[in-house]
Amino acid sequence: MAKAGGVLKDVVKTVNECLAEAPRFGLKSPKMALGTTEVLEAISRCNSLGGPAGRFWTLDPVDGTLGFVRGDQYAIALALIEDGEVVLGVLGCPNYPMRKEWLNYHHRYHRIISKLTPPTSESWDKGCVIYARRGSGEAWMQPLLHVNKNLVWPNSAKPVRVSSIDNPALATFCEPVEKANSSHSFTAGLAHSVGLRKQPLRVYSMVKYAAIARGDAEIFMKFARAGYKEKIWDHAAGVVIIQEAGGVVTDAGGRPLDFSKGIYLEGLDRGVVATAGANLHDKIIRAVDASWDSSSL
Ligand SMILES: Nc1ncnc2c1ncn2[C@@H]1O[C@H](COP(=O)(O)O)[C@@H](OP(=O)(O)O)[C@H]1O
Ligand SMILES: [Mg+2]
Repeated sequence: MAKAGGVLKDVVKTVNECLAEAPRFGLKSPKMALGTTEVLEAISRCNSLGGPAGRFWTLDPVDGTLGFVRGDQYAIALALIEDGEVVLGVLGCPNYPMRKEWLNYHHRYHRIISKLTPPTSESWDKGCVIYARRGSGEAWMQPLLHVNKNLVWPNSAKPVRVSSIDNPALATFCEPVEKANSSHSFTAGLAHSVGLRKQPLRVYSMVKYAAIARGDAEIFMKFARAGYKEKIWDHAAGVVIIQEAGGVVTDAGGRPLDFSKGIYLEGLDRGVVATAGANLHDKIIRAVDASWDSSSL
């Protein structure tokens, strides 16, 4: 209980700090700081069930829970949905540094190394945040902010783009670490038939979407077991970020993910396929069709 009280105090403090910053972004902040009850009331008003009309936020506060508890990759995913379309996506990736190399190793490994050789660069071991607005044709990345540092956009932000690799032999695909969440054997078969030669990059959470948007990998595939229903908050932010960074995201039937049907991605055809470009995407979709009937999914 004492711990929960501490968290609540921190939440109220953070909410008020953010509200105080509002005028810098052309918004009004309240005359007085909000009290605990007001913050709790505001949180309990967050009860949208989604759907085709209106405007709501969808938040996954800790996506990739297993990655989080294992000290590995996880993400904080926030998206704004308007009339069933994702219009804004933000992915906070606290264990995914600005530079690519570190994605390939277990995060704890970097923790150990950083103790042996203290980081010299500002961005070492800090994580990043990636965001995009629908229709802007741009996705941005910056280091996670440190305490007492104000965001002065775009000072520390840089645009990100998907990879230009469209040759399967040179492409890397990522997928969930947990084979309970996506069939590793089915994707291995797809990889073989498409001519992907590299080992899959297995990463927890929506950091996989961030990796595609940043150009650190070319393909993300997820094929959950039959009957599992994907939730909108596990995909919304990642989808808009990849699309604005120049990539393609659809279900395995080549159709866009439908965020207008409530909290689930209703009607999702078999799985999710995100790629850096159309060529890789076509190849994967065709390979799924060719091998689906003989799969046990
Ligand atoms: N049986 C299942 N099949 C597919 N996805 C699942 C699943 N059980 C949970 N998930 C989803 O997979 C997400 C983790 O993705 P990944 O495996 O890529 O790290 C989980 O997010 P949370 O960790 O936020 O619950 C959860 O939403
Ligand atoms: Mg999640």
